[in-house]
Amino acid sequence: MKRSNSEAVAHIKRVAVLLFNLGGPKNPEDVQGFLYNLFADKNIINLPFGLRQGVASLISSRRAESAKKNYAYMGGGSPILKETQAQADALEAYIAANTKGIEAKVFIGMRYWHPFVEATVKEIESYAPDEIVLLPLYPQFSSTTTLSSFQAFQKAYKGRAPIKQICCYSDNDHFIKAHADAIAAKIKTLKNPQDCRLLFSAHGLPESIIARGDPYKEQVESGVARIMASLPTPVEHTICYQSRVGPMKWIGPSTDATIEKAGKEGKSILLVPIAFVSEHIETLVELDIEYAHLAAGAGVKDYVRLPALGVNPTFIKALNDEVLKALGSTDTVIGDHDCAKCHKFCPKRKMA
Ligand SMILES: C=CC1=C(C)c2cc3[nH]c(cc4nc(cc5[nH]c(cc1n2)c(C)c5CCC(=O)O)C(CCC(=O)O)=C4C)c(C)c3C=C
Ligand SMILES: [Fe+2]
Ligand SMILES: [Fe+2]
Repeated sequence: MKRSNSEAVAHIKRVAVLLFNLGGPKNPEDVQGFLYNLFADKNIINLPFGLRQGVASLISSRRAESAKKNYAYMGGGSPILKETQAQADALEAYIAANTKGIEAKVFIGMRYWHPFVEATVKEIESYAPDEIVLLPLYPQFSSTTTLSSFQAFQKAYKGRAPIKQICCYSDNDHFIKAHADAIAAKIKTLKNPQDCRLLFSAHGLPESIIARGDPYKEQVESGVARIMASLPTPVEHTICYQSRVGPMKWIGPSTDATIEKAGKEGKSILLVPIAFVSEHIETLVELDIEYAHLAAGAGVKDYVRLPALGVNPTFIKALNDEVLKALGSTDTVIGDHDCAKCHKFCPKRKMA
């Protein structure tokens, strides 16, 4: 009996994977507008709408000149889009080569600069996917990053495709392995491995944001505990927080104080960016220029920074794991952490 084409060809599911990232200015003229968008986000500054816009105008105009000087070290703009595009390409190629039955296109949606989430949503609507997977390039969930991007998407998307939200993956086995392997390999190359102290540095948050129920710090800490447990040889470590902005009290210890302390104690430092998965101003300028200078002045024997995971193949596998988990799940929010310990911002807990 002759079979029709539709019977012979199994249905290929069209999947849109949307990678969320923060975004960054392309050139010096963009810096103030980018900063305005960041400080006008209610998840960053929790004030009523009109007041928040006023505060965002003030801070962005005051901060723009010093920020431009820092972006000038990177040619005037942020490499974050190029880095994110490389991750999108690597993930799309990995899924195409390893997964049957789906056609996945990987999109990028930035929160505070082009390509904005809102514009990418239009591209996704034209692609007409059977399902959409939201995948933040933030392994640890924070209301200031992941939740903010989820909200921007929900506001813009008017289609009907089922949505899967990956809330966090700081506990993903391949994420842990990518870090542990990179650390173990780098320690072997250090001049003074016996004096090495690992500094896991994450972007900080105001204490008030943690106090209102943000699970970010807990997820940073539990991920680091797993990485430490999977290292082949014991080594000292500290978790610290960088990139403080404004007068409020931020979570600590701060990365700069932790570097100075290591200098006083005669240590070498291997610095691991644990919450950034690409290179940008906070790694290339703050860690590689400002803190390298600080370390030299503080008497740190060697100051070595591991690159962000970027397109590390084991990290791309972690992203792929999360996409497959999302597609295979009936839950709308996917995260492999223990939600019993989570706070009110966890979207997975809200769903339960
Ligand atoms: C884990 C990721 C991040 C968290 C959490 C986060 C919170 C947060 N950030 C600011 C203020 C600024 N962040 C800036 C840059 C920046 N932040 C992240 C990531 C997280 N932020 C990235 C990846 C970048 C780099 C963007 C780029 O240009 O490539 C900046 C701009 C730079 C500067 O002027 O220092 C600001 C400002 C706050 C206030 C906050 C939580 C409340
Ligand atoms: Fe930030
Ligand atoms: Fe949770």
